[in-house]
Amino acid sequence: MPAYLELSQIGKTFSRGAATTEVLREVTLDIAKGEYISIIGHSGCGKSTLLNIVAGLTTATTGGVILDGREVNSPGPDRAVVFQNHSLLPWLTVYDNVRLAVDKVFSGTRSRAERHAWTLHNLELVQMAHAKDKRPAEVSGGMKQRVGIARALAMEPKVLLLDEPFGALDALTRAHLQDSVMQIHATLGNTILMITHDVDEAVLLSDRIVMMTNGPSAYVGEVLEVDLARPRKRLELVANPTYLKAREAVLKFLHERHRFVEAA
Ligand SMILES: Nc1ncnc2c1ncn2[C@@H]1O[C@H](COP(=O)(O)OP(=O)(O)OP(=O)(O)O)[C@@H](O)[C@H]1O
Repeated sequence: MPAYLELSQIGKTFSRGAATTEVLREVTLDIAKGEYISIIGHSGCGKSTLLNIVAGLTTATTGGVILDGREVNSPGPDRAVVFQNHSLLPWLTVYDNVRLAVDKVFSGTRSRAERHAWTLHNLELVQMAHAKDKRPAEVSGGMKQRVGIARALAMEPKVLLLDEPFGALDALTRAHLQDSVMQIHATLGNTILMITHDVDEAVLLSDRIVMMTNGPSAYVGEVLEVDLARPRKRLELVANPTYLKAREAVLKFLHERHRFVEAA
């Protein structure tokens, strides 16, 4: 399949005074349209840095990112990011948080009525339409993440960038949200790049799992294809040999070949 999102020999070095740290070295990855890719690796290896480079929030020191044939140099609505800690505006309602993004992207091309309907549609996609008039402080953490996802989807991005979107949630809420994202991916065919620390989450959701070596100078150690049919049902996968094999391969990579050693 041709690459839709190309990460090409990305290197990133942070400098402070005379001290420099090379965080990423020659990270190369081709992602096809509609693919669900997870990036997994130990804490501090540079996953967020990589995602921020794709988002255009950080510039690569070497190499670059091409999305749908165009080089990425700055943030843009074609790449929507959902962070671990929701970034909703607390003084706006759930509806207005999404509407703000919709207006920003579509005010020149869609009527007010269309933008209203589109906002509601995206809240419905994440099952949050019922709470549209609440403020972020009045809804749970999982609901806030749903709104963050609705806001990202409503921008109709070419790529959805998820930085540990379920990381701060309890296990049950996390499972519900993972199911919602799988459902949305099945319906809309989004191209998704997600960072996670959770091996089961990576196997359940991804088409491919990108395993990063430990930093400094982290690179793509291995890429694992998850050959499981969709729709995937978590309960049925518990005993599925392909699932278990994929899980074991990621665990082995992380805990044997690239074991995390806490810096002194
Ligand atoms: N702006 C910055 N200036 C200097 N160093 C930075 C900066 N941002 C990140 N780093 C360093 O880059 C390395 C990678 O950080 P990053 O947050 O990308 O890792 P990560 O894999 O996402 O970690 P985690 O899984 O814990 O979130 C860390 O050593 C961090 O200290």
